Amino acid sequence: MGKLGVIIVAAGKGSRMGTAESKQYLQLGQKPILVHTLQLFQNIHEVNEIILVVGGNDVERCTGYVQSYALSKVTHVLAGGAERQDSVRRGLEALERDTEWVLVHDGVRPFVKREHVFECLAMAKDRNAAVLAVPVKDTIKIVDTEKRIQSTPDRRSLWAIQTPQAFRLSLLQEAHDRASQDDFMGTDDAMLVERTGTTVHVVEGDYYNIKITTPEDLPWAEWILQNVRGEGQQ
Ligand SMILES: Nc1ccn([C@@H]2O[C@H](COP(=O)(O)OP(=O)(O)OP(=O)(O)O)[C@@H](O)[C@H]2O)c(=O)n1
Ligand SMILES: C[C@](O)(CO)[C@H](O)COP(=O)(O)O
Repeated sequence: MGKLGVIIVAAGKGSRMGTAESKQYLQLGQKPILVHTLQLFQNIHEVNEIILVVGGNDVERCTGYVQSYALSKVTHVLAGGAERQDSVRRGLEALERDTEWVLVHDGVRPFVKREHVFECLAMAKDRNAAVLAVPVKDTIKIVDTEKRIQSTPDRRSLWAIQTPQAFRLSLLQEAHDRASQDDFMGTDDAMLVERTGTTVHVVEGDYYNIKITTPEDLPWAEWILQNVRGEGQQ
């Protein structure tokens, strides 16, 4: 079976969180948010290596986490780029050459369920590209710059996309190469693969796999940790 690499992107500034410390380093329970995320993948037997992509000024502290939390699968701690896509690309360049499958995951999504990681990976192994997602609960409107509603897409076809996103490595590399050639910037990796013409499949996850983004996510994250996804609750 081909090797599995994981890229954890954590080089963002967390501007929407508005804290002095970037959100991935805020304490959640006893540990920084990013450490929760790393431990999750460290404890998945099928994972061969983890590439951790962080801010240029955080490489040293994160190398410290790798030591102190015994994150033995983290083979590289790298400086990321200006956009998430640049950070993923740097991670791709660092993966071992014989890696066949890659999972890309946000450092600020510490609550993904193990079972959903396996389901997403299995779908990718079958169809080359898969992402976790949940159906949207609200009615979504397309609104113009004057705040006038333009249209209402059919909710049955709307899904909120999460990570991990799982791909055959050669496919994701090709997608990033093409995006770079075309100067295309996307907000997730699936977008880059979609524009190569390859179908990306959605695997239904759950609503606890939040991306910690704004201040109101913090008490919600503490609650999820205490009640749903703490030690031994996966
Ligand atoms: N240049 C960047 C930007 C984002 N990320 C990572 O991508 C994930 C999802 O991004 P987001 O939640 O938007 O994080 P930030 O970019 O940090 O947040 P904001 O947009 O509020 O500044 C995060 O783990 C973030 O650290 C990254 O590795 N490199
Ligand atoms: C990849 C992602 O988490 C999917 O929901 C999301 O697009 C990243 O968000 P960002 O705010 O664009 O970094």
